[in-house]
Amino acid sequence: MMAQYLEIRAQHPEALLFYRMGDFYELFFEDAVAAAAALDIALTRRGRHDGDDIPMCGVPVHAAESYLLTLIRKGFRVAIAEQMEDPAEARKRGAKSLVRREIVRLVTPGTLTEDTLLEARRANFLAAHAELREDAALAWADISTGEVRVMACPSVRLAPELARLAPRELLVAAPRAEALRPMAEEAGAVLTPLAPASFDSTAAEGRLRALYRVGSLEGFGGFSRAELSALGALADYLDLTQRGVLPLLRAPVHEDAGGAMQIDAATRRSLELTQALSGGREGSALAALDRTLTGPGARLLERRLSAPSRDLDEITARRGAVAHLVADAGMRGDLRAGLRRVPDLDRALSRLALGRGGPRDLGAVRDGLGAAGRLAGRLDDPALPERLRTAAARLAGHDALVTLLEAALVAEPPHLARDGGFIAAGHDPDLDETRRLRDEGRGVIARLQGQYAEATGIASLKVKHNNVLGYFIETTATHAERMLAPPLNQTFRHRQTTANALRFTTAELAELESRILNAGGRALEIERRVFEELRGAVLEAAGPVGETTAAMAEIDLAAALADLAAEADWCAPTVDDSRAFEVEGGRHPVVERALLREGASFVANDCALVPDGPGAAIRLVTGPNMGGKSTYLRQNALIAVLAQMGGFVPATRARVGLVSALFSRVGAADDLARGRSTFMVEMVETAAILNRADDRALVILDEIGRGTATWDGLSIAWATLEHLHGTNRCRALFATHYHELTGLAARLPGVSNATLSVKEWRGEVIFLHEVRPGAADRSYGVQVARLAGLPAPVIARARKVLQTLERGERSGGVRAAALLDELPLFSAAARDESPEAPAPSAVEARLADVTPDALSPRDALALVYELKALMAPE
Ligand SMILES: Nc1ncnc2c1ncn2[C@@H]1O[C@H](COP(=O)(O)OP(=O)(O)OP(=O)(O)O)[C@@H](O)[C@H]1O
Repeated sequence: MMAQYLEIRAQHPEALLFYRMGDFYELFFEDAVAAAAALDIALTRRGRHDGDDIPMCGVPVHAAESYLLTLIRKGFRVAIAEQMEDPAEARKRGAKSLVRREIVRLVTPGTLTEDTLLEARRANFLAAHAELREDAALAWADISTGEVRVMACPSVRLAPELARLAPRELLVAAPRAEALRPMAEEAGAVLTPLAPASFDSTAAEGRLRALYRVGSLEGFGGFSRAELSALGALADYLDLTQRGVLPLLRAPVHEDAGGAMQIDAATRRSLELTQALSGGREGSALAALDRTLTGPGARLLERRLSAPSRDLDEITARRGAVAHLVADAGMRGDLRAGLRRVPDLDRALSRLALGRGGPRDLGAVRDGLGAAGRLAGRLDDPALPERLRTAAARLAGHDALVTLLEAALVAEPPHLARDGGFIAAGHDPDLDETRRLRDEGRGVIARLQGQYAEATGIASLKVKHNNVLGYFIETTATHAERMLAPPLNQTFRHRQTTANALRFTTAELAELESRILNAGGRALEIERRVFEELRGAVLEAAGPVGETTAAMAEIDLAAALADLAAEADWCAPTVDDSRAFEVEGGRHPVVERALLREGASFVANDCALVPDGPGAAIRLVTGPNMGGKSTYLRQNALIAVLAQMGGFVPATRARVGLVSALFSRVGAADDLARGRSTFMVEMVETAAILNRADDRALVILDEIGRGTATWDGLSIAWATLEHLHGTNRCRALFATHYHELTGLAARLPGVSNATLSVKEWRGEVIFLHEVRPGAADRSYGVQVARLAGLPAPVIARARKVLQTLERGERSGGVRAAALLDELPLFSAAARDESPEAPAPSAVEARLADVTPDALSPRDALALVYELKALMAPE
């Protein structure tokens, strides 16, 4: 067995091997050690190899999925070797013969199909990047839904595309693996190096023809060599991991790199588009937006939010559908009611195609298509906007399949076909009869006995059973003559005579007997056959079923966006070809939601970036810390994203001139893993913006230059602003605490100042969160620090330092040395531990030491002089 194990093990050295032994998958050697640690299961030993004990661990087959999930999440790949024959079969070859085993599947992060292993609301992409001499391409597929896409993608575009798609696994040619590994990891993908042959573009054509079972690829439109190479690598890897059982993939769709708003990884992160900075979905714009009711709808939302469109017609069509459903609350409610609990058809279909599906997946197809038919009925309205009309047309047309599945399946089919019991009574007469035999074997025999008694006229005739004869018919010896003579002896064949009875059999009884004996097994067999027939019928319709799912996702998304827009009072933006960006009453959906939960309300703000001719339009935002600058910047970026995604926006009015690329840089975190300091990260990201933003870009810069010395920071911010204005000529929001920059508004025509207003009241700052024209002259940092609970002595001291610095600045510069001389380091007060207690003044401190009863009149007078001296200004 070990020899067989090692031979199979050698086929995939990079994966753990699950080696099937009866009801367990066993792991040996290093696999066992690694898996036992990762799964927290017992590590034992079994037998010896080369004189050493063999480490071993195992997982039960019925619970294998949850163990697989843990291993895949931890970055392992798993090869599954199954027993390919019955152990009895193997024994026929000799007592010591081994059961034949083969790897049936390689489970990797990018090739999952089981619901337990997948996230329902996220796509699970497998991507491949091909680099040829002169061009490069990226292809990606979700085998759990059949989606396949491809685009030209030079290496410099790879990082942002990976950030957009967040694939689970990235295939690259082995020689490029190490160079691309950091990029893959940054995007959260497992990197899988393949032999360069997998990327061979000539071989790719053959692989794709096999994958799509077509004679020529012409029907898919033309592909560049790099695109073919990337698609071919996907096909090759699928063939390898799925062991020749090819998934049901839709025709590859060409994605136009210029079709979507470009958003790089840093921008995605800082806007928390699909993931919050904390890492999860919670707190992201996606989570705040997502009201979809189905898995495909949720995945479509993520895709659209990750890649807002640049195509005006497309944007208008999508928004038309949303607007219709905002206006027609009745239809929206009905559609959403119809979509609730609609199963994930895409994934069910994919499992069925890969031979991993069960009766529940057939049930999902039945229920999903049934729901689609009902939705089509609700959408039967000539006044629908184009997008909804097209979707509605794709919902219907599955009546025959639905009727077939409805008749064939029980109401709640089980997960696995293995135990049967999922085909409804009345669908297959053969099955009904077999089940009847299985369940009522005795009853069928009794009925037959009645028939024979009548036919022979022998009321005492019995059908009996023993182990030697099996079932037989018995009459008393008195009827021997009649039974053994024609015509009865033609039906009843004599088997045995005992002292006072005769025993017979009939062809019918013999058949009945074997049917009863095998009924259980046969019922299962028929169910499996019917399962295969139904599966075949479903797969036959896979194309139109896929279109129906896509249409339902479109409707789900439109209704979900409409629901949010209606409830949160969002407006339909105007998106046009201009370079304007104008928002009235804009809000930040995530911050607003968070405030709402605390019972606070959000202050809506306007934003107008309207370039004069080909120039720039930049708004320089100053204001106090905690005033709402970052919120304001990001809400406007999100409004641009939402508008071009084709939805409504959180504002009372909005006009967005098409944004080609969105750049956002907000407070970076250290990237120690890559050896970059906070400041370095900030500068790398700023460089990317200054080098790439064109006149259709929207740029958000928050507190650039703050990670270094004041003058360096100010100088960098200054030069950056000038560059954006003069060279990039883009629309930008630029938040800063360097109030010196506000002077630029007077000098640069495209720059205007805005500030977040505050009120000061009895030494307290009150944030109004209102954006107004003008510049701030203070940041109120010290006040905010006090709110944050910095110890009172520190605050008091900071106030003093600030005053001195400001005084020095007004009188022509301040020298740190002078400051150090001028201001004695506070001592007693600094040791005060209580953060709330105000520092006692010198007079108070002195008085605290005084015991009045112990003072002579003369001491008292001296004390008055002393206190007076303490009060004198320093
Ligand atoms: N428009 C608004 N209406 C109500 N509350 C707001 C608004 N904008 C911001 N806030 C509140 O103020 C907090 C601080 O906002 P934000 O982080 O945008 O300030 P900031 O000016 O960027 O601060 P800093 O300069 O310290 O980075 C938010 O967490 C939110 O609770």
